[in-house]
Amino acid sequence: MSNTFQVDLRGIVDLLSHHLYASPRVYVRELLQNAVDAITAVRAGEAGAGGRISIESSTTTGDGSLRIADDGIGLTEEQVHELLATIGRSSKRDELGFARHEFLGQFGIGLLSCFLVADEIRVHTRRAGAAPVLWTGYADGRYDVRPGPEREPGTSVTLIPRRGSEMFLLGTTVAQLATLYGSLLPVDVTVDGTTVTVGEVPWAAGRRAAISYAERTLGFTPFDVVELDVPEAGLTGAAFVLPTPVNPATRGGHRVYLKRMLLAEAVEGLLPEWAFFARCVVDSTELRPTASREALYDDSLLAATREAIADQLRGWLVRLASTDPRRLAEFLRIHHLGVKALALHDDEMLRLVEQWWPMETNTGQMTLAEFRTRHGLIRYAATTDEFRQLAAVAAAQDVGLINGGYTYDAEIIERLPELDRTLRVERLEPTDLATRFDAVDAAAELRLRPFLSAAQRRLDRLGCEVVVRTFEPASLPALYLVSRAAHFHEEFTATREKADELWGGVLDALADSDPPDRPQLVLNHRNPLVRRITAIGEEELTALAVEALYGQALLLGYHPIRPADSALLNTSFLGLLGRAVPGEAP
Ligand SMILES: Nc1ncnc2c1ncn2[C@@H]1O[C@H](COP(=O)(O)OP(=O)(O)OP(=O)(O)O)[C@@H](O)[C@H]1O
Repeated sequence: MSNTFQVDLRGIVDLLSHHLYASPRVYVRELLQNAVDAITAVRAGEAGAGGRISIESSTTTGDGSLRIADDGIGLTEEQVHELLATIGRSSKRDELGFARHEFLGQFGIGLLSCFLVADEIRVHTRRAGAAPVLWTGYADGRYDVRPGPEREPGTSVTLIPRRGSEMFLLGTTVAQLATLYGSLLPVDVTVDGTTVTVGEVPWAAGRRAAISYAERTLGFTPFDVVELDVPEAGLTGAAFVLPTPVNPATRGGHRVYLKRMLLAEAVEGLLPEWAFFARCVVDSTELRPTASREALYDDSLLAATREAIADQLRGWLVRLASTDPRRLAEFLRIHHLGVKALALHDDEMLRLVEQWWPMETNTGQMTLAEFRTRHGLIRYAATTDEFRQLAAVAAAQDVGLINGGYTYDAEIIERLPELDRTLRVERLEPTDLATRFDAVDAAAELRLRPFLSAAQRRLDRLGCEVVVRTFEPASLPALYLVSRAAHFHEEFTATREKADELWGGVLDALADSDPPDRPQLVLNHRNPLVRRITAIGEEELTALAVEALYGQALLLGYHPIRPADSALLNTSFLGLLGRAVPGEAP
């Protein structure tokens, strides 16, 4: 046995009027849309005919009601029964049920949105050659139809306000809403006698007009304007590049018009994620709305449109790079954090960073691409601290080094080989440099032994190993080098010392059983002062001097100063001062 669904009319009216739309304000849009479609239907028959919509708000009618009149196609009595009284029935679909291209509406539910603000809807309509009809619909699902007073062909819809919704029908609100939704419509729309339509789309009137449109409507002066044109979506518009940094994760939507009626002011899905720096205003004849008309339907045409717009923005970036690199640098100064964040997973942005973002290196600012051309590979220090320790020494040895310590930089550098498999990336660690230092010759080594063991005795309690090497620059007496493992061990020990019993136990369980390489104090035998110190002979002065070199190397490399280090800096400084100042205490 086959049955048909039963429908609870009140439930459906309530669902469609109150729960489909995000705000009662959309009733103005739905009414405008029906009027425009009715005019379009006439125009399809006789070119250039009609085309006027006038709205009288409750401020003009004086009895609380709102009236919207059009000189469109109108309805016969039979059509009134069929179209207005059947939920989901629309004259804007073809025999196969597909939305007809020329119309804005398609679902056959828009009129119900008026029940968001009205208890009663009256439609007074006449089709050319037919009798006028008056249809009245009520929020509880009843309606009646009777012959209406004489009138010109066309339709007027009157809303009798629902208690509590009167403000939505007031002149100022209606003018604002009609301007918002309808200002670009290709027909003449007036509210209480004042025209709200502007005729031309703002991006068609040249760059200057587009900029002042962005200032008025979007609230910013764009960094640049990119013209958009996607013929397969019947789309034209402009992308406005934001003049201030934004977080790419906060999705700013786009202002989308469909057949020149505003869909919404914050539509998502029109641009790929990487184009976070642009806000678009577009009009499309082919993209489809969702039934609530607050978003775009996510179909293959939207995907193709997104790609096409992305291409046009990419083209803008490429053009900027070749014709105006200074502007591109300015763009990156504004949006670098967002661009870099995206470069972590977007090749497009990664290439932009590689080619155009200047990084700090030990031979001045340069892009990763320039660095590679000069040095053949990308060599970087992963933190700013490591970079500071290494920069001068590396430069003196002709080793190019990038500071990868700024936000995202090290990760970006590590990802570069994904763009180009032949690219070599190397992380330089302080201890790697030690392998570039030359050992002193055998005779000198022998002579240095007593000094080294005295120095080692002094620095043992600080967990530091003393070595003597020769390296450039000769002006640098000593370097304090910490390997990654040793750095971790140091932090770990400091945490263990501060931890309470429970955490202490956990940390002990994690502790590495093999002690890592110890940090090294590398003394430069090429440095004259160091050579003099190694030859002092007197144990106490040697100790003071070694401690002073240790302290200076810590400060030079921006290493953390532990309490034991500052105590040592203090005693060595005072000890040396004591020896430097002649005479006895008076
Ligand atoms: N001002 C008008 N002039 C002529 N016909 C109208 C007018 N307003 C409504 N209609 C008729 O009533 C039908 C139902 O309108 P309704 O707004 O509910 O749906 P729709 O416009 O077809 O689709 P959508 O739900 O997408 O807006 C329309 O298809 C149209 O035939």
